[in-house]
Amino acid sequence: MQIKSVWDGNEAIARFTPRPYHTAVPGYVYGGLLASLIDCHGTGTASAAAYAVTGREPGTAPYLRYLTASLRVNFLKPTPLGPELVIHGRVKEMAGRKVVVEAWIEVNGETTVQGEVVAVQAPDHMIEALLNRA
Ligand SMILES: CCCCCCCC(=O)SCCNC(=O)CCNC(=O)[C@H](O)C(C)(C)COP(=O)(O)OP(=O)(O)OC[C@H]1O[C@@H](n2cnc3c(N)ncnc32)[C@H](O)[C@@H]1OP(=O)(O)O
Repeated sequence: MQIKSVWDGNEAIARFTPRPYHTAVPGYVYGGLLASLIDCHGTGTASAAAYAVTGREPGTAPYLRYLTASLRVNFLKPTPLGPELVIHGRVKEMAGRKVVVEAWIEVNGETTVQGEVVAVQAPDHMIEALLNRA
């Protein structure tokens, strides 16, 4: 997705403008893409929140990255293709290695997708793999 999740101290925001090849029904965004945005932004929100509670700068070592354990998505309304999507993420619960994030997608000020991500802290060997990718 290459999205950037930005933490504002309370929630995380990301922005993404779908391309014409992200279409299922003409004029509307493919649901699988919307689920991926909730997934990516949900784990990014979990990571940002984990840095925030420990008072650390996001993205600094030792890295706090999260895997998706569970992903739930509700498509409330068709999402029009064309305008920028704003993806929101907010922490619902945080305990131990687990963070539950509620996330939603807004387009033209209207929420079209709502989801929940259960994120679990990634093990060191996966973070290594991420750092060593080409
Ligand atoms: C390196 C980061 C890269 C960015 C990732 C971007 C997002 C992704 O694409 S991730 C890829 C897709 N996800 C995966 O492949 C994950 C595969 N699953 C796993 O590796 C493991 O099952 C994993 C890590 C999620 C959990 O296993 P494990 O580390 O043994 O944790 P475990 O001790 O069982 O659970 C930790 C907590 O999470 C909870 N939990 C685990 N799975 C779930 C689930 N499916 N639903 C709800 N809660 C869950 C547990 O109940 C536990 O909670 P509590 O502490 O309250 O008892």
